[in-house]
Amino acid sequence: MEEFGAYIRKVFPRVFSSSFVHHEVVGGFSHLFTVHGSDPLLQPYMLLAHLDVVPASDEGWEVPPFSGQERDGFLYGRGTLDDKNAAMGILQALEFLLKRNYKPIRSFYIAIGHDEEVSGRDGARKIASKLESAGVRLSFLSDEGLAVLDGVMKGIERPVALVGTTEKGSITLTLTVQSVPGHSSFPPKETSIGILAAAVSRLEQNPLPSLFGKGPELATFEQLATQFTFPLNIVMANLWLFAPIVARILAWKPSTNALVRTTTAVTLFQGGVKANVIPPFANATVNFRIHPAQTVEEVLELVRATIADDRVKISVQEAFNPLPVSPYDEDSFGFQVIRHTIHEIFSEVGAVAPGVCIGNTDSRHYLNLTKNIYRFSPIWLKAEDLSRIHGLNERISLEMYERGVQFYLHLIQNSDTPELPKAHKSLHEL
Ligand SMILES: CCCCCCCC/C=C\CCCCCCCC(=O)NCC(=O)O
Ligand SMILES: [Zn+2]
Ligand SMILES: [Zn+2]
Repeated sequence: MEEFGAYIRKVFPRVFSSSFVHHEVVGGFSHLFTVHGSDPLLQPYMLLAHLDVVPASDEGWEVPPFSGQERDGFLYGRGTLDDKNAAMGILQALEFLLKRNYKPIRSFYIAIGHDEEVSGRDGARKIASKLESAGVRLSFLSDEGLAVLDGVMKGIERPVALVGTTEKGSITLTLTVQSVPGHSSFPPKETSIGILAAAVSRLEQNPLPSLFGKGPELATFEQLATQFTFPLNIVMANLWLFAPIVARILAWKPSTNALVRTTTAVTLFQGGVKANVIPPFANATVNFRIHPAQTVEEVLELVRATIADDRVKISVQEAFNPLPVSPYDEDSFGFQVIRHTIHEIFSEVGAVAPGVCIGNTDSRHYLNLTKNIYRFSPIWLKAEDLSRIHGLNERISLEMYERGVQFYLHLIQNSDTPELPKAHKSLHEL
């Protein structure tokens, strides 16, 4: 992380030497840039990204995950989609603009957190509280999240862009079973490992109920209705009638099932000490992502009822409710400027619609600074790419990285206006 700090100083010299830009390190490794605009009457906005990544071992990768190798027009590596593309893309856009003598009109902040993948406690949270203490209010905030989706949803022919206007809540539980150790030659009927395995299996076999149509995902499908081919366009325009059938179809695939319900993921499992010792303990970590129409308390209640075994102790590691829904009407400057910029840079998309971000982001730490939080990563995802995020062979095409830089470059310029942008500008301006 220290190397990242040295690296951006080296490759973005204008950002670090411009008289408009103030840079500071927060929480040890996070970066906060304040870009001073000429019009103090325009409320500032914020571009958010993070530099940390989830772990990756070489196994299963076509190239080592931290080698940053290029192959067939793709840059491979952990973080290329989540979220180095944004961390570097935003700074590269600003460097380019400063090189062209750009003078910002509206002030903005760039915040690059260093611990988003582990809650943002020392990065985003500290940056947010620093700005809050200084009385800063933001016009809008743009963060990673949803994307341009191409072929992710059957029945939609053109790619569509979803902007996360909210994100699911989360609860992570530790399940523990303890038992008396002993000799494995005369075992009890059930061991702590068997008891816990049965409990997590019950959780997997009994998914939380479908809530499709009871949350903001309804607006996504209503707004995308015209993008669906016949007869799905009729179905999506009449979800008051067809929601139960649509929910069953969406539940078939993990990516769309995530929109239907609170999801259950058993992510860690440990137990036992030796091959011939009855295990004294077993513990598991289960991560639930909470549908916007449900709460932490409701999920806990349902989980307790499903496990239904007092030998399994349940403790909460972390929990937060689904996030508030940001406005996406015609008068919402933040949503509209992002929507306009998406159409400029991703001219192939048939529609830009609000959506529920199924993953969590640093943006939740900024709730006291603005009600206008939008989660959109300027990346193009095909169905087969979804498994690369936090998975194997994460990669971005060089063309798509460049489009990401263009996206931030245009977003910065478009945000300089006090009004909503009107005409589309040409990409050839660059
Ligand atoms: C037509 C509707 C189809 C919707 C399908 C959703 C497709 C999902 C698209 C993008 C992936 C979402 C990733 C969100 C960013 C996650 C950031 C992150 O890793 N945060 C940490 C965490 O959540 O644990
Ligand atoms: Zn991320
Ligand atoms: Zn991530």
